[in-house]
Amino acid sequence: MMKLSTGLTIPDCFPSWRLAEVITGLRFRYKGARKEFDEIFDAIIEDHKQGSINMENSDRRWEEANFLDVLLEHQQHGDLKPITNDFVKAIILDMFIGGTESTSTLMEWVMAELMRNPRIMEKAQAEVRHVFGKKEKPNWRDTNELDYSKLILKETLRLHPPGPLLVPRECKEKCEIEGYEIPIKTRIIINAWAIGTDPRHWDDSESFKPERFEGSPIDYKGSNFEFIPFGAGRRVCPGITFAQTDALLILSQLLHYFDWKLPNEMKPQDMDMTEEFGLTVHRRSELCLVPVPRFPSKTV
Ligand code: HEM
Repeated sequence: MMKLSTGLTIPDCFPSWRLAEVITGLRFRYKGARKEFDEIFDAIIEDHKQGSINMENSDRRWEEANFLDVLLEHQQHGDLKPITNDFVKAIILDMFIGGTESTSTLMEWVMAELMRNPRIMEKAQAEVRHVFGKKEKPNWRDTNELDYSKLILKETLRLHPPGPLLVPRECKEKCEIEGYEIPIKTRIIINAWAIGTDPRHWDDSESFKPERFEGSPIDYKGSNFEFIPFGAGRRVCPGITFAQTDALLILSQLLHYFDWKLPNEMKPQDMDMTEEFGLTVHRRSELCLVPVPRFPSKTV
């Protein structure tokens, strides 16, 4: 599915030529992927229904419920419009597509930048280890205190937004921007990466400096247009809060449980930071690091 949704296809170039999807085999592949997803999701939904939870009456508390439990609860007892199984499946697929590769791509860039910048790595380790102390199992609530790590995430999202071109828009009415006339129905692509590294807005814009966000009101929630790694407007990423907590939890656990080394005596400045375009803009070469556990293995 990820592969099918990336890149430019022949039907993208000739949208009015309806046969293109059939001749290129794309429609057949879409249908195959849909069938496979349907089977997987139907089984998962059925499984959840079997161990059925009625949130009102069961002992299980809302806190323990997962996302699918909540959707099914709405399906069965909600007072909103009826939610069909197709609707539930579409939302879950959306969450998977939107929320998996984006976060894993971000985490690879975060770790790569930390390895390239040992001073910043040391500062991040010190913060995480101070906040988590000797805890065996840090949880997401602790991540709120990780102020410096939050700056690291911001700076990584500025230099390496996983979805640098956001989701394309279509112009609803004719307008003019800086002397250029934009006709109705034009497809608009916004380059969030170019905006986030524009020297008119950012000093030393190509350097990795988390401190630039210290005390700054600039955030990625979609109202500071010089920094829009999650987009902006009505189609802004709905997973921002989840992504931030998730990324902080992953980063803090990586730094709490392990020290990290580059393999084969590689020097930080020799790391390959080339990007490759796909569904997200990820590293061309896989990030290969050596973890050194800090605790006896049973606590990790
Ligand atoms: C580092 C993590 C993430 C990044 C960088 C990211 C980035 C983005 C961007 C740039 C968009 C398009 C926004 C626009 O065009 O204005 C988007 C849309 C979306 N994201 Fe995220 N995202 C992340 C994590 C997540 C997570 C964790 C979820 C869900 C659990 C999620 C769900 C979605 C969905 C459903 C959309 C489509 C929204 C729509 O079209 O209305 N994302 N995301």
